Amino acid sequence: WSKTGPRNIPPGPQGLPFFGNIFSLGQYPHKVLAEWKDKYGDVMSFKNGHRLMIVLSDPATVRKVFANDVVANRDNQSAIRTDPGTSAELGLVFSEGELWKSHRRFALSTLRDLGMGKNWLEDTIITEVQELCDILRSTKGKAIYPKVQVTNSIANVICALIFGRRFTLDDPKFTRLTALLNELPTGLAADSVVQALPFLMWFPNAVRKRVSAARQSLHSVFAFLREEVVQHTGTVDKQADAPDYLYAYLAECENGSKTGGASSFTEEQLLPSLLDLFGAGTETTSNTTLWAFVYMLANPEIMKKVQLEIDERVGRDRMLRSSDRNLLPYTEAMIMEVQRLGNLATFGLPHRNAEEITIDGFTIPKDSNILANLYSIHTDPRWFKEPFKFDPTRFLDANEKLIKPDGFMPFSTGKRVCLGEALAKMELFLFIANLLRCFTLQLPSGVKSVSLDAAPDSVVNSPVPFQVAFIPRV
Ligand code: HEM
Repeated sequence: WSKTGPRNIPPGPQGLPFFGNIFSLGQYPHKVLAEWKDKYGDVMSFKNGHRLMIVLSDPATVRKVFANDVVANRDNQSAIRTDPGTSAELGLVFSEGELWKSHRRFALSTLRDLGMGKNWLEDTIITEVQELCDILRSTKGKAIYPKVQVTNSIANVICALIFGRRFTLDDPKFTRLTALLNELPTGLAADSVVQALPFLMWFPNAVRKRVSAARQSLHSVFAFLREEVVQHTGTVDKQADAPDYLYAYLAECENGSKTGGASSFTEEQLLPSLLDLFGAGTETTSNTTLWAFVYMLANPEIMKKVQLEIDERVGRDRMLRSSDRNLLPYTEAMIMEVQRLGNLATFGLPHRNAEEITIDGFTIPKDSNILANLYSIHTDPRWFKEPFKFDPTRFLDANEKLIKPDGFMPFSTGKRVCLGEALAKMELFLFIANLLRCFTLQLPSGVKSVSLDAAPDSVVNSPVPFQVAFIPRV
């Protein structure tokens, strides 16, 4: 329906009966959505199999729509999450209604409690950065693809939050966990295809294979989490003096102090919540850090400016802390520019509207999937001049103060805005700025450039594998 149809739904490309537009989306759906936005406008629609998808490409509209309680539901028909003995409706990311509200409130307040006051969280992150620096130093300037090292360090921050303990970075059990987490985003991309075309699960094919592999991975992740929960609760009684997410959760199950005794705090809901903190908090932050490496390799003069700012305003001889962020606006702006062009969540997570609504005069039927076209917004010349140029100064005003343009929304917005935004920003600063304080990044000898391409078929936009040499500065 290239024009507004009889039901007054937003315009969009003509699709095939039954399949809709699924074959047009390809391996990089966000690029197709950006092209469709140019053709059909800021509020458009398409069909993913039988499902109606609404795509919003104007930041003001996204803010308005996502602020609405009615648009805070999810499409939780996951073929992957229903299999390993849990339900797609549990956890933090795909839950809805009172269950979601009470758990989101609890998670935000617990993360805040853990992060504030005692510097505990910041110290935990800095310990991880130091360990990572030691490992990178041991490469002695030999080029590597640092994916595993970075992911393990960032997953360790989540481990500390949840279980109050870290793993050594070469622990095989832990490395296996992060490898499994690494597979989930491609599994989720296949999951979305199966949700649109459920019959794909009825006979052997490539999509079913990926869904089955993701189910297996999820089984293993749950087994890991279950074991940790049992060990953690069974062997130590340190609830009072070593707070972590798990203890806070168990306390909530008993006394309901943070949520007024919401009865949804059960062990059944615990594991999917922990999975969501790992799932949403690891690959996102680690891939943003990898994008920072890529953009620094592609723009060595910007890397030098960042290093100069750090050297002049703080010095090389101590670890940077969160309180240094105010002193380093160019460094902060560089990280924001990495987030803008790295586009981790190219169209966020779909929201589902619980009732029929109207957007810009169009009728949006109940139970549509509403997407924020984040990649398109971040690369739209209306919001960002010369959008494909890597230029941190777009986030600075004439007085070198940080500005946040309307079009910048890597964590989405509204009722379901990223729950880990504050944690992610702290991690990105402490990891990226400290790594650039400690190392100059170089391409391997003989290599002239680094690819800015993203890996295909994933709900997390990650760089294609690349090689980088870490040359020590301190
Ligand atoms: C650079 C890092 C990150 C980026 C770019 C990012 C981005 C996002 C985006 C776009 C959403 C979807 C929001 C929506 O539905 O409108 C989201 C949701 C979420 N994120 Fe993040 N995220 C990051 C890091 C984290 C971290 C570190 C955590 C956890 C500790 C986390 C936990 C979550 C959770 C639990 C949700 C679901 C919230 C809900 O449905 O209510 N994220 N994130």
